[in-house]
Amino acid sequence: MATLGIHKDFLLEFARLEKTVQKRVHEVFDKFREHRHAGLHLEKLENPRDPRIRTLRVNKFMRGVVLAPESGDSFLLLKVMAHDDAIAWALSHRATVNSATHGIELRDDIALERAAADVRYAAHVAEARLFAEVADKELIRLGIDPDLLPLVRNLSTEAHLDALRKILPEQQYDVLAGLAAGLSPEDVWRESVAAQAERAAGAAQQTPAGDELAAAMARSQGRIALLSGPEELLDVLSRPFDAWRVFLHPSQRRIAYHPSYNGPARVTGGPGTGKTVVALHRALHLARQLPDDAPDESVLLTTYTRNLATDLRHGLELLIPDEALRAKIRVVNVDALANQLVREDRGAPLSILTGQKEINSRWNALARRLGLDYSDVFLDQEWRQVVLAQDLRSPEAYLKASRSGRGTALSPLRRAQVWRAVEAFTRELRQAGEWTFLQVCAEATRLLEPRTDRPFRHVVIDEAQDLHPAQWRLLRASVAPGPDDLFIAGDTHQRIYGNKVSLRGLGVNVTGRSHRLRINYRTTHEILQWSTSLLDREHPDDMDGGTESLAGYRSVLNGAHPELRAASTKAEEIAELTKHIAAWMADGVEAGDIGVAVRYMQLGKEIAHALEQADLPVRILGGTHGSGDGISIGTMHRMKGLEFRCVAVAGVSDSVVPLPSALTPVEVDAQQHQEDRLGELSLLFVACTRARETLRVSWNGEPSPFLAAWRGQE
Ligand SMILES: Nc1ncnc2c1ncn2[C@@H]1O[C@H](COP(=O)(O)OP(=O)(O)OP(=O)(O)O)[C@@H](O)[C@H]1O
Repeated sequence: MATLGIHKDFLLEFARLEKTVQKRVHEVFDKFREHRHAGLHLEKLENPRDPRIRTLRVNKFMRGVVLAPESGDSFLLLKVMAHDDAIAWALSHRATVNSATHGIELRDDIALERAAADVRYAAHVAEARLFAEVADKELIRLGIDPDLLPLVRNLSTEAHLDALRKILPEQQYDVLAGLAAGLSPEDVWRESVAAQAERAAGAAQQTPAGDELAAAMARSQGRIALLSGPEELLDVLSRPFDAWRVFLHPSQRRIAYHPSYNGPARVTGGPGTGKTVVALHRALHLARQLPDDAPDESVLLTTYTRNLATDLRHGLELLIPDEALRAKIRVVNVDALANQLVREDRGAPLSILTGQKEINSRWNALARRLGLDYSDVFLDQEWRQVVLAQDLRSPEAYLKASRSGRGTALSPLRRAQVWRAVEAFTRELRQAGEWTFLQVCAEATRLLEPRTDRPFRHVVIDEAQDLHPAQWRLLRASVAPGPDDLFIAGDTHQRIYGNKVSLRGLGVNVTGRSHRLRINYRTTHEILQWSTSLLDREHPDDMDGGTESLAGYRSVLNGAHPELRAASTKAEEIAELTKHIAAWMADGVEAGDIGVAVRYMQLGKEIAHALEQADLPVRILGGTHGSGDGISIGTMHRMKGLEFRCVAVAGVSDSVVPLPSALTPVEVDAQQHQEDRLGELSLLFVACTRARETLRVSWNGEPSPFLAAWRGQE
């Protein structure tokens, strides 16, 4: 059969078409399905830059653009656009082959010629040159076309490069953006070129001799998906918004489909860089590699909360239509896994204590009874972050334990007192037949450790930054150490549950197998830049002895700047927000595409009430209130893992964000106070980076101190 490729742009444009036009596109491209390419009526253009580019009629208003050489049997679906735009596009573009990756690139020659003149003019007044430090030889090695060198050499700022994003060949733009962000040519080679260049040789061997287009398409993974047959075309077109299923960026693909890692491997990256997407593809890769006799659920795909696990399950259903293959992967959050293991061992359900208020009040009562002058918050943190985190089981072990990360020193005498409190607390729980989830995790680990068999062959972890050491220990014990044992995706900038770990200390060594993603697919450049500026001065740990950074982190999309709105009272803020959301909807945004994030749910309920009064549909995330496709209102915590076209973050006022009750008082533990503050900042960052196109941040009275960085730039 002919080689059929589909360009990412084609799918994205198709996704935006009205349903009736989509249907018509289906009919036109059904010809491929019926192997009747001859009936496609590809029309030639007069004086095109590339004679292989043709157009075809979809309906009176729309045309498709296809790359189809005279000889060979390959077709590449490039665009589907309004009639005149399609003709103009087809006339000005040319398909070329990148000299480093050997994949196809599309060049807008006319726009590039114009841009070269503009940049030359701008260069007269600017002294600096963006790529002064990079030799021509390096640029060419990285795949920059020699005829583009004068243009590249004249660029003086990142903003100029940004302006060329849509007209430079995409692969070459990726390379230049990496260099402009400060990456070395070697880093750029490794991240953006190497995997494709290596694959080029392999792919060339699999394509029919003489069909150059087919060969180049095969080398263009991430931008062009080769369809194995007509069914795949139908499948891809049936879910056009889920481009991530077929168009992994080369930097994502090289991580997800690396044949085998010789031990734990990790992917990091800012929000929206596709870590979850990579984790899903890795789970698929691992499932495919299983031997035939591997039982179902040999691969574990896990995360921190139940809601996130539900999202992963949904993602897997989209990625792996084959039920038998999907059955090889078990998706469950860590606590639920622990609960199941312990429950099965005991033969009875466990009674689990989850409310933090209840836990604190028990610590409080206990401290009073024992006559100890420690606060409930202090005792609970000491238990979770020292005793459970290090799995300390005796007073001697606790006496010797490191308490790094805790801000108050404890003399041996005071440690003995605290241990007494911990013992009494856990004894009371035991007597009442109650557990906390962390205890369940520790118990599940204890059950697994002596076993020679392990429940899973591979474990893939998403949102890893939020896991507690007790949960890590359970995951470590769930799979035998060895190749492809653990695959870890996470971003410590988004740590919102205050759990810090050292992977190495937990026996998880990712040295040499750690990768960072830098391109954001979710959020516009403008929203990203603003949100990232909130974290400007923060360099969280990387869970492996170093610090994490957002260097080189960028978006491929552009849009409006975030809107920041002050109100004098809460009522005024809610009233303005309601009007604003109504305006979004009047502009055609669907209710299901709008999210409202708040720090505490009472405010969310008040907003829900106001929206309903204005006849706008709402749904409370995590609750039963409201209809399935209403405007989603939820806490900032609940927003993790979600994304919306439009996001409003409301109530970002000084007494609310950070939330005083979420901060350990300075006098209890100054260091913990700082950590909690950073957690609150990360929470705001997470909420803001859920927006795909539009972000609105509002407050009443004084704004949150976290907005100070932005206010300084006003
Ligand atoms: N290669 C790709 N092509 C198209 N869309 C992509 C690609 N990779 C990721 N996306 C989309 O970008 C968005 C963010 O992806 P994902 O949720 O995997 O990122 P993340 O790094 O896990 O984000 P976060 O850390 O904020 O949870 C999703 O809508 C996803 O479908």
